[in-house]
Amino acid sequence: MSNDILRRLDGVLAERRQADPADSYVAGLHAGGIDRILRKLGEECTETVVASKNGECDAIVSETADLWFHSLVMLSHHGLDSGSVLAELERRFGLSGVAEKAARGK
Ligand SMILES: N=c1c2ncn([C@@H]3O[C@H](COP(=O)(O)OP(=O)(O)OP(=O)(O)O)[C@@H](O)[C@H]3O)c2ncn1[C@@H]1O[C@H](COP(=O)(O)O)[C@@H](O)[C@H]1O
Repeated sequence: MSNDILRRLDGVLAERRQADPADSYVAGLHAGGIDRILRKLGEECTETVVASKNGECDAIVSETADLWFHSLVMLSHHGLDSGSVLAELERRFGLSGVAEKAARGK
């Protein structure tokens, strides 16, 4: 996924917070509050795990897209967007997970 589609989605998701739930799936999620958003996020996580366990490549891609999408909705609920997460990944880039863990004394 390119950063461009993430940025475009961020913009749409921010707009949809004020939209009518009758016209917008995202607005419907926000209308249900954080509990509804987190329930969907958990479902999509489980569905991604099942797809991976089954080794179904089309389903893995589709479910991972659902998982990423609902993660973006969750970020939007908190007034965040993909930019913060991408910046964190950028900050971590090249930093070995083993070295990072050792630096925390583990
Ligand atoms: N990328 C997505 C996207 N990915 C998945 N989904 C929806 O996420 C839901 C996934 O839930 P499930 O797979 O469990 O399917 P379901 O059984 O129909 O879901 P529920 O009835 O349980 O909610 C489906 O309703 C999908 O349509 C998405 N809905 C919207 N977007 C993007 O968000 C934008 C705004 O959407 P609206 O708010 O609907 O205008 C769209 O233009 C798209 O760019």
